[in-house]
Amino acid sequence: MTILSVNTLTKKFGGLTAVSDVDFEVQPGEILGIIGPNGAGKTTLFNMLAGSMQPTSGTVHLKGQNITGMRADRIARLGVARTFQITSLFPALSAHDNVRAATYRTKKTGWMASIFRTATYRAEEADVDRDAMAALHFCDLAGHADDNAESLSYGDQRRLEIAIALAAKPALLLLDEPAAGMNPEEGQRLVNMIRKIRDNGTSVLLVEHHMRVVMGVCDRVVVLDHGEKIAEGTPAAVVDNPDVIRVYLGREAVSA
Ligand SMILES: Nc1ncnc2c1ncn2[C@@H]1O[C@H](COP(=O)(O)OP(=O)(O)OP(=O)(O)O)[C@@H](O)[C@H]1O
Repeated sequence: MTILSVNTLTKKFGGLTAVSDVDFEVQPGEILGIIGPNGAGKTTLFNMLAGSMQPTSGTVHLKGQNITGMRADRIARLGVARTFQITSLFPALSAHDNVRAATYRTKKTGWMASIFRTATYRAEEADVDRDAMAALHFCDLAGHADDNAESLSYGDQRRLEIAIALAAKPALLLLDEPAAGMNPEEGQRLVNMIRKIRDNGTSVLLVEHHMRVVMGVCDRVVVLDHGEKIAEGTPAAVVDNPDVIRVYLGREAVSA
């Protein structure tokens, strides 16, 4: 079954159409890249998919279910996780506690259960611990579980954000410029990790300026310009597309 189906999705801010009639699909086991120049509408698109922004029109279906306009927490519970361009960690908490804090939000028991420490609550706490540790392992961060987030290297902080997103065991992971600020070695490590995420059963939607990352990891790429989809295809086909070269690759894509 198709994981994500986006149909004629549009977002207007007053007179500005930030995303205009965009269509695409994400299949199970697929890594789809979204590229385009600054202001093309990539973040606005992500915001609509994750529920932090209401579309003006169009629809979004997740595994066949219409999630258009749903609240972000509901969409997260249905299996969409995201990372942000700007780091969103708690700097003074350990890596493990950062993941635990995010994982609690996906659990069902309320404050009464936590005060009386019911059996269900204790079982969920054990689940949270285990899931958080598994996510850290998966992202090669188990050795840093007790280190404060602020003491981690930049690359490790970005991977911790991915660990947080993965702890919710999403069907679809939205990654917003995960390679921003990374050196080539960290970028390569990220590419390997994104492949591993896909191999583990999570489809990935990736907004990224670093073309080496896009070329290295994406099965298909959608190109946006001024809110419109101007191309879609394999990375090799897209980089040869004259429109894509004209609006994007000719000027600002990062080759490192
Ligand atoms: N909340 C908002 N209110 C008004 N205009 C907005 C808002 N958010 C985005 N825009 C505008 O919508 C357009 C698309 O912006 P968006 O941030 O989605 O682009 P982007 O492709 O993510 O750019 P970048 O690569 O710089 O992150 C831009 O012209 C931007 O100024």
